[in-house]
Amino acid sequence: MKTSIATVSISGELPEKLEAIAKAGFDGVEIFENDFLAFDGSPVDVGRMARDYGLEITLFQPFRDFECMPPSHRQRTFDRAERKFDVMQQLGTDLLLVCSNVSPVSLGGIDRAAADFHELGERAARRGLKVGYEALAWGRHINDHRDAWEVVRRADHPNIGLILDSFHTLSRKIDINSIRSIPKDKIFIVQLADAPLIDMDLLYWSRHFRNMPGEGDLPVTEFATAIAETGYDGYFSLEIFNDQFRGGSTRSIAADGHRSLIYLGDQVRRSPNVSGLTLPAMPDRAKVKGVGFVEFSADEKEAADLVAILHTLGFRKAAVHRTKKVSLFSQGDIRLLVNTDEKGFANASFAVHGTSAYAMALLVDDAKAALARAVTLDAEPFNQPVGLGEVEIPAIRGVGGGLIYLIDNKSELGRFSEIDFLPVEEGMEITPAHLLRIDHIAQTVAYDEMLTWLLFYTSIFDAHKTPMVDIIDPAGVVRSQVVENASGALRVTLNGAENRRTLAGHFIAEKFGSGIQHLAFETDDIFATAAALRKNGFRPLSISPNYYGDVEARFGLDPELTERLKADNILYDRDEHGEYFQLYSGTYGEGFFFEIVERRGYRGYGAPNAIFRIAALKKQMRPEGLPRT
Ligand SMILES: O=C(O)c1ccc(O)c(O)c1
Ligand SMILES: [Mg+2]
Repeated sequence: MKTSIATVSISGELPEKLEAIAKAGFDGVEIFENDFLAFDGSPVDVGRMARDYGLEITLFQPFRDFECMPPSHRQRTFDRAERKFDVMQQLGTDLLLVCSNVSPVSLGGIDRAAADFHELGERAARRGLKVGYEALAWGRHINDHRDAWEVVRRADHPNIGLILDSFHTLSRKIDINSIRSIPKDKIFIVQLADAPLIDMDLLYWSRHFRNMPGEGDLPVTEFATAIAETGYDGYFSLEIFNDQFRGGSTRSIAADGHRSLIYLGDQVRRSPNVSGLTLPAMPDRAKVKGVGFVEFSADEKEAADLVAILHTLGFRKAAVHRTKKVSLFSQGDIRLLVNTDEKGFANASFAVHGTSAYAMALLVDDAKAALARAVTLDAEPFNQPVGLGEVEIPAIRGVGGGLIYLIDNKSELGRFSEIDFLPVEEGMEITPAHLLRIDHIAQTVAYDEMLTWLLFYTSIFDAHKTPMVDIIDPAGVVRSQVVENASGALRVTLNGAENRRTLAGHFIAEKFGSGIQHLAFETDDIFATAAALRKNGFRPLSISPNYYGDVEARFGLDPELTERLKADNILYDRDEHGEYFQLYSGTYGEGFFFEIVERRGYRGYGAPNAIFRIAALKKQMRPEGLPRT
C-alpha cells in the first residue's frame, strides 16, 4: 500500500513538513498550493527537496472553480489551468486535483462539465499530465462522488479521472457501495480523513475538525475497503484539515498519520475480496487479559512514604528482586513494583519526573506478537540490559515516554516474578482490603496528545474508545475518554488537560509530562474494604456532606445506605447496567492518587462524580501549593 499525506495536514513551513513526512515513513506527499505559495523556493526547488527525502509528489492541489463557468469566464479558467500545469511540470508531479465548483456564477449541467473536462484532458495530455475531479460535499452543482463520476465518465478522456475523498462521501452519508461500480483505473487517487461526529455545517466541519482515520467516528475503513475491492492499488493519501494539528507538533502529527494508515491498511487487507494490498505482515491486535503489574520509580525516602500508603491499602510486600532494588507488593491479582534502583530506566525516569508510576505491564496472549505489531505500527521498542538468567520482558514506550511491558503465560514472561524475585514475609499486621484487580489505569495527558494515544492503544490492542466526556474542574475543563476492551481487562482512562490550573494540568506541569495519575483497584465489597482500610489507618479523601443529600435525592437511595456512604466517604453512581461505588485516597506528591471501586454491573467510570472528587482533591492539596482557582 502506498501512503501519502497532504502538506496541509501538519504544522510548520514546507521544508519542515517534508522532512517530518519523510521521517514518518510516507511514500508520497500532496503539495497544497498555499504551502507552496508561502514558500520562497521555486517549484523546481520544492520538487528536488521532496525527491531528496525520497518522497513522490502525488498531486498538486486544489484547483478551484473550473467546470461549468459561463462563456465570459471560461477562457480565463483554462488559462489559469495552464499556469498550474507549468508549476506541476517544474514540481515534477503529473496529477492536478480539481475540486467541484462552488462559484455562484457557475452554470452546472453534467454535459457542460464533461465537455470542460474533455478539453482539460486534451490540454493535460499534451503535457503528459492528468487531472482528477473531486466532489466537495458543498459543491454548488456537484457534491456527490456519484455525480463527479458521471462527469468523468462522460468526459471520456484517458487523462481525466476521479478523486475520492472519504470526508466528502461519508459526511453526506453517501452509500459506499456506489464505489464498487467505478473501474479502478479511473480512480486517480484516494484521499482519506476521519472526523468526530458533530452536527454542523459541512464546510466548517471539514476545514476544522477532520482527523486521522481511526481517530474519529466515520466508517473510513469500510470506505477504503470498498475502494480496495475494486482492485485499486494506488496511493491512500491523508488530507486532514484540523486546527489542533495545524498548531501541533509537526513530527508527532505526521507519525500519527502514518500509524493511522498502516492500521487502516491492515484492516482493509483482511477483507476476503481485497488482494494485492502489500503491507508489512503483522499479527492481529493484541488481546489484553489483564494488567500484569504497575511499577513505581522512587528514591528511598519517597518510596517509604509510598509503601506506607500501600500498607494502608492492604498490600503486603511479597518478594524482592534478586539483583535490583525492586520490591513487589501484592493483593488479589494486583502486583505493584516499587523500584528504587540507582541504575536503569526507572532511575532516569525518577530523575526527570520524580516518584511516579512510570511503567505498566499488560498480560496478552502472545507478548512477542504484540511487540511485533506495535513496532510495525511505529511504536518505539524499549529494552535495557538484564542480569544473567533474568527474564527480558519486551516493552514499548507509551504515554509520556513511560513503559508498557508485554507479558504472556505462554512463555516464561508470565513467571518473571518467580524467576527474578525472591519471596519475603512482611511481619507487620496488615488487614487485607479485598482488592481483587486493577480496574483502570488513569493517564493524564495534554489535551492535544489525546488523539495520539487513543490511536496508539486502539491500533495495537484489541480495544475500542468510548465517547469523550467533559469533566469540570473548578479551574477548567478536562476531557476524558476511555480505551477499554470487551472483557474489561484493559481499561485506560485518558484525561486531557487544557491548562495547568486544573488538577490534571498541574500534574503534567509539575511532573514534567504526561503519565499515570491514578490507579483504580476493584473490590467486591466496598464496605468491607472501607472497614479494612480504616483498621490500616488509611486516610480517605473527604467528600463534601452536601454531595450525599443530592445523591440520595437523585437516585432515591435508602437513607441508611446514604449514611453508610457518607460515613466512609464513598461516592455513588448508577447506569442502566447497575451500581458503582468509589472511594478515593488523598493525593500523594503532585497529584497522584488511588481509587477503589466496586462495580455491581455498572460499566462506566463515575464521570458525574468527577467534579466533586476533583474539588475534594484540590482542597486537600491546597496547603501544598496548588494554585487557587
Ligand atoms: O476545503 C476545501 O476547499 C478542499 C479542497 C481540496 C480538497 O481535496 C478538499 O477535500 C477540500
Ligand atoms: Mg479532498
